[in-house]
Parts: sequence; structure tokens; C-alpha cells
Amino acid sequence: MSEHDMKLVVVGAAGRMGQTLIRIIQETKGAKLHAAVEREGSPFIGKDAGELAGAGFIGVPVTADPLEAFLHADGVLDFTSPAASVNFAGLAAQARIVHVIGTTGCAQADEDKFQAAARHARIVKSGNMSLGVNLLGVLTEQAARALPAAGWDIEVLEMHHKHKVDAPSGTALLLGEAAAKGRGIALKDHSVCVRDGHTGPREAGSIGFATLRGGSVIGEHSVLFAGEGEIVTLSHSAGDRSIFARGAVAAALWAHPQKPGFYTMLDVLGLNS
Ligand SMILES: NC(=O)C1=CN([C@@H]2O[C@H](COP(=O)(O)OP(=O)(O)OC[C@H]3O[C@@H](n4cnc5c(N)ncnc54)[C@H](OP(=O)(O)O)[C@@H]3O)[C@@H](O)[C@H]2O)C=CC1
Ligand SMILES: O=C(O)C1=N[C@H](C(=O)O)C[C@H](O)C1
Repeated sequence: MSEHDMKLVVVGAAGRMGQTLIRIIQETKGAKLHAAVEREGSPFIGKDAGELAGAGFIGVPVTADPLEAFLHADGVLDFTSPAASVNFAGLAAQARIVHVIGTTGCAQADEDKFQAAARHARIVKSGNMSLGVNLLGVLTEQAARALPAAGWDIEVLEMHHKHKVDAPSGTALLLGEAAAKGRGIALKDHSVCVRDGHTGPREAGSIGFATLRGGSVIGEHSVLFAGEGEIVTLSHSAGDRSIFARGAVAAALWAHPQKPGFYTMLDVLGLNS
């Protein structure tokens, strides 16, 4: 470790992603764990963050004070909840630091607050931080542009573990946005997220979402282009949460020298068209 390492705070440190982030920071050159934050009243307050994450003792006790944690930090890695992320974005803006947001299920009002915070913070936000999914988004946009809406119906299918609280997943929405961009339409005007009962035939040009939940599935996503007599399927399978954590740490290191602003993983990975 060196004094020049980027000092990172993990918020939601006891969560599935929080623990994975702590382990990945430990093995990443140029980054170090500065603080670990959980909510007030959490049974993990005061416990060593490394031991909590199964990475051995690292001498960073979990705190419930994000203000103090952000004070001398360079960046925050945030996979928590929409309300918590909005609060952390305000604190990251005050501290003028990097805020990497992986939290999904955010409403438009939350997104507006992230944009406002990005006047002072360097925010990187994505529904999926993995290289594979972001490449899948680029391929989805290309396929949607190449396959005409008149003959090709687009459906996004996802499955996640039983603890997931939002639907469709952030990744499914990212892929839907990519498909809509390829088609030159706005996703919000063409998405169909629920089908139940006598729905009538499928509306041409719509983008459908189907959600499965169960077991310990980390993240399965497919984009189906269904034509007459043929189906093209683009898919991604997550085998380990470390793919998201590595992407988030890479995003923080990338954002450190950038100007304040709102960025996505496409900027980080150089995949922006
Ligand atoms: N973009 C991406 O690549 C990925 C995004 N995600 C998203 O990340 C989010 C978290 O997922 P996951 O790790 O599975 O969820 P978990 O529920 O396992 O973890 C969330 C953690 O955040 C904590 N938390 C909530 N509010 C606060 C707060 N105000 N202050 C401090 N800590 C807080 C929770 O504590 P408590 O339990 O006490 O509420 C919990 O420990 C979800 O939105 C998920 O969809 C997940 C994987 C990849
Ligand atoms: O909640 C999860 O677990 C995941 N959430 C993200 C999403 O909503 O797409 C990313 C990944 O699929 C895991």
C-alpha cells in the first residue's frame, strides 16, 4: 500500500456487495479501504470491516457516521438503497469526491438529485458495473438498429436471487434503454413491464420485460429478438459478484482525475458511441 492509493469508503459494508467490495479493494493496486459505513443501529457497527468481509483483520472498524468517513476520503462505493444513495450523493458533493453508485430501483426524482450532486461530485452510476454486461448493451443497441421493428419483437428476460427488492433489474432496464436507443425510441413510451390476464396481442414496437426471482441466482439476463421463424438471443450470466465490485473499483480509479460530472460505465470502459 502507498500513501498515493485512492482512499475509498464502502457504504452498505455488511451487504452482499459491500463485503465483496471490501475484498476486491484489498487486492486492487492503487486503492485502499479508508472507511466502512453501515446504518445507525446495525449490529455490525464497531466490527472490523476486513473480518466482516472474510478478508482478515484490516483495522478499519465499521462506522455509522458517513460525514466523518467521507471527510478525508477520495471516493465512495455505494450499493445500498435509493434513499441512502441520494443522501450519500449529497455528502459526496459536499466533500467534492468520487461517488460510484451501483444501487438500482431509483425513481426519476432520485436521478434528478444525482444529476444535481454531479455539479460538485464525480458520479459514476450504472445498473451493472461488469464489462460483459456493458458490452452486451452495445451489442443490443446494434442488433436493435439492424433488426427492423416491423418484424422483430424485443423482450428482456432476467432472473435474480430471492432477496432482490426491485424489478425489472437495473441491468434489464440498461439493456432496454440500449435497445430503445438502437430503435430511435424512448423506452418509457414503449416498455411493457407487466402482463396479466387478457392482454390482447403484443403491441408492435414495444419492449417487454419478464422478471424471475428465486434461490441464489447472482444475475441472468437475456435480450431476445423474436422474428418470424427465428429468434436471436444475446445473453449474460454472472457467476460471481466480484465482476461488479471490480468494475466499481475501476470506475472509482478512472473518475478520480476527472472533472465533476455524471458518468456511466460506458465512459469508464471507453464504450460510449
Ligand atoms: N450496479 C451493479 O453492478 C450492481 C448493483 N446491485 C445493486 O446494489 C444494491 C445492493 O445490493 P446487495 O448488496 O445485494 O444488497 P444488500 O441488502 O445485501 O446490501 C445493502 C446494504 O446497504 C445497507 N444500507 C442500507 N441503507 C443504508 C444506509 N442508509 N447507510 C448505510 N448502509 C445502508 C444495508 O443495511 P440493512 O441490511 O441494515 O438495510 C445492507 O447492508 C441493490 O440495489 C442491487 O440491485 C447489486 C449488484 C451489482
Ligand atoms: O440485486 C442484485 O443482486 C443485482 N442487481 C443489479 C441489477 O439490478 O441489475 C446487477 C446485478 O444483476 C445483480
